[in-house]
Amino acid sequence: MPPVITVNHLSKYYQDIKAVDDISFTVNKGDVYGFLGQNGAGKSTTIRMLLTLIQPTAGTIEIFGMDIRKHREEILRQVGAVIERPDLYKYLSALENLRLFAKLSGLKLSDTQLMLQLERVDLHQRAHSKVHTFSQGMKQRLGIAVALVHDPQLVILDEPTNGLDPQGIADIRQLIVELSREHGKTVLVSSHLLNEIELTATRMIIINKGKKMAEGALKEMFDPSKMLIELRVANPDHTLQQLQQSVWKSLLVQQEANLFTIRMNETDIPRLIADLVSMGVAINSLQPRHSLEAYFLSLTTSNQHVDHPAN
Ligand SMILES: Nc1ncnc2c1ncn2[C@@H]1O[C@H](COP(=O)(O)OP(=O)(O)OP(=O)(O)O)[C@@H](O)[C@H]1O
Repeated sequence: MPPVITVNHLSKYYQDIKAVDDISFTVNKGDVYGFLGQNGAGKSTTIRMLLTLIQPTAGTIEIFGMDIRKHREEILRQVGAVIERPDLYKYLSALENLRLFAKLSGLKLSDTQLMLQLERVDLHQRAHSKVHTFSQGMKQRLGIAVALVHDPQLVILDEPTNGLDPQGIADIRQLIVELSREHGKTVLVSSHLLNEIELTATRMIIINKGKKMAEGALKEMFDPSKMLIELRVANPDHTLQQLQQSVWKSLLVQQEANLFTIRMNETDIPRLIADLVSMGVAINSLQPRHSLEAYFLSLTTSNQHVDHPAN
């Protein structure tokens, strides 16, 4: 069986801006594939090319093993997407919206079938409420129900949690997992937040300034020896002086006021704490920094282990 998506050497240039610069990746059936990048990385541009909304400058895209230039309509019949905010009729109810979009897609679905679709996004109890009474998270879930109305095999969601509160984010996360595990959908979801993707994605790609930085499963990509630790202290001057005279000196990545960032292996944390205490460092907190920014920082700083002196 061919991969669901195969992208080869894809590029999109806007004059001198390389929005997408020679990226290749594959998404397999059943994957929740995370598409990660900071703002302006090229996520939306790639998604727009996958949906044939814009033309690539170079490269090829195959979906379900077919070239999107040659089999556009056949492919798009099996794709559901939510990009930007979903376009909904706010003075119609959830059920009326879904009924209308089903009709526009040429589908004849009964209200019972439509209610099942609303149940999938946990909106069945609000089926008859007008959309203008919905929270942003509920509108986003209804947008996903609209994208799923024709029961596509591939679901593409561009930053689906943008602007949502923590409960709304958790609901979308759960919905993504259910789509994949219970309904067998393949999902491509973009985000600029690593912690957003790491909880749902089976595989992911990280792009930066249009270029692919890494691709794979989370545990393959995050080397624990390159972990960044954030240390907050009450006595930063003393801490800096002590760290500079210690074996930890070479691992200090940056200091901003009372916040120190140290790149190290997770297994060295107990030793670091013991050393800090013996150096008279007043520790306020110590925690791993797990973010895209930290990942980029860890890629661009060299990898060193602590050679701790024997006790
Ligand atoms: N129509 C356009 N004309 C010119 N430049 C564009 C156009 N669309 C995107 N870009 C540029 O391409 C780059 C990638 O943009 P893109 O929207 O794909 O990023 P993104 O990763 O989706 O980020 P965001 O989350 O901020 O939308 C940016 O530098 C952006 O300014």
